[in-house]
Amino acid sequence: MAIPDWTHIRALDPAPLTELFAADPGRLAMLSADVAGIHFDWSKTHLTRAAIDAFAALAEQMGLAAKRDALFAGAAVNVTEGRAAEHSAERGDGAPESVARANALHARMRALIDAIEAEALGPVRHIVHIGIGGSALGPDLLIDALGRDADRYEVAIVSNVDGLAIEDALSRFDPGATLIAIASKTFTTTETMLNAESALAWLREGGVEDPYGRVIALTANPDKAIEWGVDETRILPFSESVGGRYSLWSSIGFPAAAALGWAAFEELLEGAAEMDRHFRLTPAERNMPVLAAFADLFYAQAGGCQTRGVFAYDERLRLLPSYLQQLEMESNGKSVTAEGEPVAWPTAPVTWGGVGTDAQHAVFQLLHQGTHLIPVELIGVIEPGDGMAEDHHRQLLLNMFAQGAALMAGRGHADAARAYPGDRPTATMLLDRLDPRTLGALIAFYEHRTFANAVLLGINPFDQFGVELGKEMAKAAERGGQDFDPSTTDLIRRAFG
Ligand SMILES: O=P(O)(O)OC[C@H]1O[C@](O)(CO)[C@@H](O)[C@@H]1O
Repeated sequence: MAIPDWTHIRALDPAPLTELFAADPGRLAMLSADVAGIHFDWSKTHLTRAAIDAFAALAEQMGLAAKRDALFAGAAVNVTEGRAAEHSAERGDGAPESVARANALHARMRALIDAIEAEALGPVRHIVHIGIGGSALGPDLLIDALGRDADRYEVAIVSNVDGLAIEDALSRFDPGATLIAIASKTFTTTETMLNAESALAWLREGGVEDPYGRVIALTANPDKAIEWGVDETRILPFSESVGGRYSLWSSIGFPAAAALGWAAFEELLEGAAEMDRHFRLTPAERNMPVLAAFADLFYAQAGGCQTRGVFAYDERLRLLPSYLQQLEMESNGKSVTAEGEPVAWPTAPVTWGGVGTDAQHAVFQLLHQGTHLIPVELIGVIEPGDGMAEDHHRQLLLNMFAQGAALMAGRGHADAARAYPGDRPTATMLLDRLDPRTLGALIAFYEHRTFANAVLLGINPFDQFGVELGKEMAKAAERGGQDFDPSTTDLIRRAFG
């Protein structure tokens, strides 16, 4: 059993960032790279040559290269559930039979999108995509980031079981021109199934004669979808080996592919494939997902950092932090090793964040002067998304660059309340432009970084048993068959009598 040996990592004692820059003119080149339209700059982190060497040894010890190859080969890397994690096969990189299957399912998805466009299911102007977690966050991010000028369909993504969510969405749409897409890997998720029932009732009440005829399913469990009432021809399956939070590349990406067009969806997959190749083929010290994982683990294991802040300096990426919260925290928020032994080291830090410059006026005080050391990640786009005459974009990016510089440099002051300690790390990603290809590469970067973190932590990133207990208790409470503690019993009594 592989237990990560943190001895050399914890013994690292890098100099302050400004000194690291002064001592090594090659630092920027060593810790930055351009991959798939994204400039990665990790030079304002405390990674040093010695740190990279120590992590490379840890990567060797934990078998990172072999595990990465196993991931791409379609081996059962999700050991607790005995299955593969084949999101890269959706992008054309994986076991040949898995890639062939993904291609065939994509062709089916494309055909249904064409049929919908040709009004084979009746007129469609609106799409209500119902799903939660990995069945909603990815499509939501894609459409919000890339769909500003898309006018094919109006799309609403509904996830919460709170009736307000679906009520808001449905109130905007005409039932006679709405398609309901039920997105659920398992097709058993309570929130999604309740929202789906409500959407069906809304179609019926809206005078749609064959409401089931306006419903499609995006799922890895077609039998359940058929049982629910979806016609087999309107089911877009995806493989069981594609995890929920890694599923936007599969038919779960339907609303994005429909709204943005198939060409855009293909470009998204191609961008991700470029990052797949980078991750699979590049040596550790130049491999950006791996280097980023090294920095993550340095701060978590040696720096005592319990959180990481992600700030998108672009409105189009405002949903990125919530997308990453699921990807990183559901994957690596574990306290046992892949072999089921308790871990004696911190696993995933809390991912949190927001958008710049808003966040500067809300939470950056703590980043600059608080007692917590928080590694910060800044993401900006060179080509502006806006068409404003005034130079909003220049200000936006200059603010992002200034924050990274200020966090690192700090500033002394005779009055301690006005002093900035500095030496606070930032990692920066600068995208040439925000298009499907670059966004695909960015998301794939985060997936591989999460995987590299997991391998070095010795944990399985592909299960999520931790989400089950609360769901089970809610279901049992619904049936009236759950004995709760006095506090919970009182809360239930207050709410429902
Ligand atoms: O796609 P499904 O099966 O409805 O699951 C939705 C989400 O629920 C979870 O299982 C967590 O509760 C996620 O992993 C998943 O993305």
